[in-house]
Amino acid sequence: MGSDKSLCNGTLDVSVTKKFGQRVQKMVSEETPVKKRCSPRLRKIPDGKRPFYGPPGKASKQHPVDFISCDAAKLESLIELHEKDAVADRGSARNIKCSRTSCLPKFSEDEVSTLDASDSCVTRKSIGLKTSDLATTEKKSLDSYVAHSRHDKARVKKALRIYNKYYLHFSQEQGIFDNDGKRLAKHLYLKKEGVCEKGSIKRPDLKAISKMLEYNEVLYPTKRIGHLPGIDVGYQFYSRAEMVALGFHSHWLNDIDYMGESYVKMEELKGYTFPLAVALVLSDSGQCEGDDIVYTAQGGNDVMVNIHQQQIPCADFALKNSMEHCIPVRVVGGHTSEHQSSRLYTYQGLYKVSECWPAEGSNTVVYKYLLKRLQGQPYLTTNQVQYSNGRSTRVPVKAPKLVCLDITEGQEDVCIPVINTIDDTIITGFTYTRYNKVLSSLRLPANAEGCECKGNCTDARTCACAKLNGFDFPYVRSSGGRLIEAKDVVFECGPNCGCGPTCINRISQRGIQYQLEVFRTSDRGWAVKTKDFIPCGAPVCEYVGELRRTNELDNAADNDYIFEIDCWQTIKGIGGRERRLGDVSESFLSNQLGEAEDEDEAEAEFCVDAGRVGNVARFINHSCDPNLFVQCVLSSHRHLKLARILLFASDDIHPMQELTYDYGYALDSVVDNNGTVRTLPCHCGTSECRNRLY
Ligand SMILES: C[S@@+](CC[C@H](N)C(=O)[O-])C[C@H]1O[C@@H](n2cnc3c(N)ncnc32)[C@H](O)[C@@H]1O
Repeated sequence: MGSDKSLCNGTLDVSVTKKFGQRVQKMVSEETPVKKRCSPRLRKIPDGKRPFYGPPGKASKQHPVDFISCDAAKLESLIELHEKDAVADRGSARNIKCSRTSCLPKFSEDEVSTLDASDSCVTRKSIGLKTSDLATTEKKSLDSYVAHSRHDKARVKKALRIYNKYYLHFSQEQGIFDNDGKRLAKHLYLKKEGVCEKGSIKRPDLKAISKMLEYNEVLYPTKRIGHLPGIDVGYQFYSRAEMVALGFHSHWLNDIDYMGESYVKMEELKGYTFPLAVALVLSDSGQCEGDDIVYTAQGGNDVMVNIHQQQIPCADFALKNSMEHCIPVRVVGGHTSEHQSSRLYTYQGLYKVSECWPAEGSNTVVYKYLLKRLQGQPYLTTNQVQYSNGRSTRVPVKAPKLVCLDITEGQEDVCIPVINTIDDTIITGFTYTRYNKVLSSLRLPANAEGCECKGNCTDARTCACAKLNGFDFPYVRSSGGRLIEAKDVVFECGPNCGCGPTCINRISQRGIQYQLEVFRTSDRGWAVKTKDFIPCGAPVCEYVGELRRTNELDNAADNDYIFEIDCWQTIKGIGGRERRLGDVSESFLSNQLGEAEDEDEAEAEFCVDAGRVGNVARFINHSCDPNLFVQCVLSSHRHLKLARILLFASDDIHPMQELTYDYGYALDSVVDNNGTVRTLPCHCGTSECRNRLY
């Protein structure tokens, strides 16, 4: 049962006292001033000389915020920026015109003007298309390609985080069952009424995108021609819904995305014939032949237009118009990843529609299109991987050397090899452990009482552990279990609970589930990457080592592997990490524990020291733009200061990407034994880099 094993050894006879409860009660109920936090590295330094451990002006009190209202507020500025961009972009689209009408073999201008103005498919007679040629069109499109800024990429990431959060919330809503296995409507009993609307249960991905549309959170809500800022050629989407969430392709089912009726009125698009195709998803990338694609229009349920007595799907006609106007179309190829069973979608770049002809042997009018890739775009590799941390430039200087086949020595369910392509260094002076080692000098609290559920915990109304999480299960079953959102602390089921090991509320106790690899870097020592796709919210690993009192550490200043258990400090707003949203600990603390007691007693601090003994987490480096986040978890006892430290994926993590988390140092917070401030340059290589770890 995960690290509960280590927590259950002979030293676990300290009970969760009322005193502790009182102490914790006080922590959250009082408006406490920001306190100076004492890092183990600072203990020998006289009080006055110690730098403040934590960001300046760190808020001492934040309230849990409803996930929707919070994100809507955050997004306001984002959308505003986006709107400015949209205007600028539409301005440049005005120039994307050409006079190449001869490439439209099947429809004359007269025929085009006889189109039905049905539904979303209105045609305007082509006028004044004489300015630029195809070369100019290509140049304009490619100019926008190089314009991706770090700000654009951050906005893409943010929008996807919002999508993922909605997705996980709606997955949770969908997955709630009563004891008889009957699905329950969450809104009937959960306090988050208003978040989960009533009505029939739909797919969580579709609910997530409709929520984003409703709250104006789609990154590019106005359709655009050409590349979209922040989405490079080679970008990988993990679902069609993600494309909709970004506004990259605004239909989750149809192949072709086009500008319809509403765009006719746009002054900037004057002179174009509508509908105009802007993006195309190829369900099977087998349709590609080198840089050319032969695409057969699908028709399907699309709106039909009447051209010369023939019913043509509107989307199909949109492609023809794009061909006529030489409008570049974004093409996304769907394929099955070798790393996961579900489908992946890779942005292949901008294409021009260069020819079309009727498909032979078909009774209905079905057209084929030849799409040619515009020159000057990056080439895709076979297994396109986004190196969002900009690490692709770090070329190995030596042939890969397998330092060790499995650093876990069989202790984990997966092998973790160690590879060195940089130098001859090997890993020494370290013993692998799957569970925390508790020193004999440390007495851990007794195991908490636990819930009385049987088999799997399913009903959040009756499960005692769910009650601690605010009458909710923090995880959803999707993709093997994912945390819905970061919390101050997650309360899991433990040794005294009636449920079994497959219970949804024991996700962090299942050990490492993904294929990881330790590898050597040229500037940050060892590092860890994933060979699997890791979905946002999935548990990656626990930070494991020797559980110690921080004031008993020797040579803390020279030990790079100390992880202070700062759950309590974070809740109190004393330096440390960012305060979490969706905080459930207040209900836990006020309902479960008694009155506050002397705070001084609560000052004892603990850490996980992975210097000599630890697991793979000790090799994970810091990044200022990380893909993992730290989550405190209580599974056996309920002592905040001895919470387990788990690392979860904060985004969808692509295979072969390095895993990183934010170490959370405040600048100038680390000093040597003489009190001199120590600095360490950061080599995370991200666009967000703050240049120093500490
Ligand atoms: C917990 S260890 C991480 C694993 C370590 N790289 C190793 O070789 O074992 C932390 C140490 O790694 C190095 N490190 C981690 N992230 C870094 C970064 N972004 N820039 C520079 N050094 C980093 C620093 O020396 C830091 O003290």
